[in-house]
Amino acid sequence: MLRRPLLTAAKRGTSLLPREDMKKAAGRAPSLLLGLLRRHQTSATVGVDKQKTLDDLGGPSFLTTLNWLFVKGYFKTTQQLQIEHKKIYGPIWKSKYGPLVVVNVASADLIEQVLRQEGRYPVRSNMPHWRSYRELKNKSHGPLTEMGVKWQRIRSILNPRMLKPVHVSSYTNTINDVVTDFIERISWLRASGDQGIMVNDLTGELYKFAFEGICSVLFEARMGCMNEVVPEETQKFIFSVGEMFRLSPIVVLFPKVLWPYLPAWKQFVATWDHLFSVAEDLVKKKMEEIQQHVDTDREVEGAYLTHLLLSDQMTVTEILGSMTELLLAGVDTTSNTIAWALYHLAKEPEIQTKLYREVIEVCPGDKVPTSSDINQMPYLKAVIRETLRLYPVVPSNARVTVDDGVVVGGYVFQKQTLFHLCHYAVCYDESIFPDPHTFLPQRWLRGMDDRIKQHPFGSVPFGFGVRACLGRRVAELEMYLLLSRLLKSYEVRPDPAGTEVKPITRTLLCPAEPINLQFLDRKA
Ligand code: HEM
Repeated sequence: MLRRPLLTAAKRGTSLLPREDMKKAAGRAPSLLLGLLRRHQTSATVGVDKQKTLDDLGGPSFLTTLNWLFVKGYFKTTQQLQIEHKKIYGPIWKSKYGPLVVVNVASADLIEQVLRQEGRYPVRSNMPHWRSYRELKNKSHGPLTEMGVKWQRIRSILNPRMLKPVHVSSYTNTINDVVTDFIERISWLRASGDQGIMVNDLTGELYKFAFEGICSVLFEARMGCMNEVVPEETQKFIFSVGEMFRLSPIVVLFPKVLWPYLPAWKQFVATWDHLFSVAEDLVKKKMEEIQQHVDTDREVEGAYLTHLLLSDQMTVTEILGSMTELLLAGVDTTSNTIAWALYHLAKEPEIQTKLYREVIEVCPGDKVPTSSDINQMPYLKAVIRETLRLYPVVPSNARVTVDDGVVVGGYVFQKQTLFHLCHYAVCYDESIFPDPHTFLPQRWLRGMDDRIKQHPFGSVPFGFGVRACLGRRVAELEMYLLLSRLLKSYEVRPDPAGTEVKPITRTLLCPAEPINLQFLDRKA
């Protein structure tokens, strides 16, 4: 069992006892009156004259859905299925998956209606399989899987050091160190391969970068992923994350009573065991480090994990639950986005040159960008923003209604309705993003031209509201620092074999094949 370091209260300036009363903290559910008022307001804005309900909504039957997924072959490209179904059924339709009914919404207005109705404790989905693992193994839920008041308490503890600009910018040096090593690793990869300036499987390399980057922020530890030989434990972690995402949609297709008999469930449990054990080792290491400092009367310094361990707001088991989920959420998302951005920059030399010029103007010579330098690089931000529109790494998101009488698209829904927000389809809606298939960073630059004002819910890559992405600011900092510095060192060119890489959905939007690119030295 993990035990918190035995610090003296005087050293920490806080109580040694876990603060049980924290569990009782946070607010109450919205009052009935407020609920009624909100319902009334939503209805009024969409003008419901006759109460249409879920039963009146059209959409494919379970058999038709199976046909689309497994006969027509959309199982791996469910993002494209959003677009196809929108053409047939319009912007709102229902899909059946056995006993499960899902309401799909595929327009910016409807996504806005779903997201604006949510109360203080939004529910993304019940995640029964993820939650069951934690219950089976006595683990704590983290921000991804927790719900209600308990979820809000976790977020209130984790938010400040993840989202407040002053804390996020304090991670700049830590991330820059990882970026320096990644740039060197690119040079080593080129030299050690037999293809000159080619770097194969950049997606895999960026995955290691993102893992190293987020570990260095969260656990204040380096994992050795930028070394020539990546440690076996790290390789195993990477494999386990992939397996967990692969097994997740399979397990959830079966009723819960059958899970103990499914080989897929057993593998699913084993992969989670591994993910938790990696996080546990890191937490243990940090606690030992803190204890050593305390024993030798040295000051305890540190950032994220140290702060959580010292602040006494969470038990060690709770910290472990949250850190595991942060680690899980913070790797594929960031790495895939950077991979797509580089893929496009390689194909579009004019955009790359424009970005390079902006970077060297703000950071000439060997100057390493700081977070305030990044604020002077609007084009860099626009390139990442456009990448997230064209490749929303979370191509769809879910919300379960917590109140009865929620009105969306003129239909009245009961509580526990599962909404599927089809972000991918909306990102390609040409009434919102003209010329939607073209990579146009200038869409995101203010005052460029008098194009139509963009809908605020046209592209919401990090989600919206109190349940939006917890790692957004750190992810952005990682992507900005890496992209700007990488382009200072190298000119990126496409794979001469001309391979076109398409996206597929494996829970997240991923490149279907490895992304291979050429890296030319700028200095040369
Ligand atoms: C390009 C990078 C990333 C993208 C596009 C992204 C996107 C998202 C989205 C769309 C959600 C769901 C929001 C909602 O339901 O409204 C989410 C949730 C979350 N993200 Fe990220 N994310 C990224 C990076 C990260 C990183 C680096 C971390 C960790 C440090 C992280 C941690 C989380 C967590 C913990 C949640 C769950 C929040 C909750 O339910 O309270 N994400 N992210």
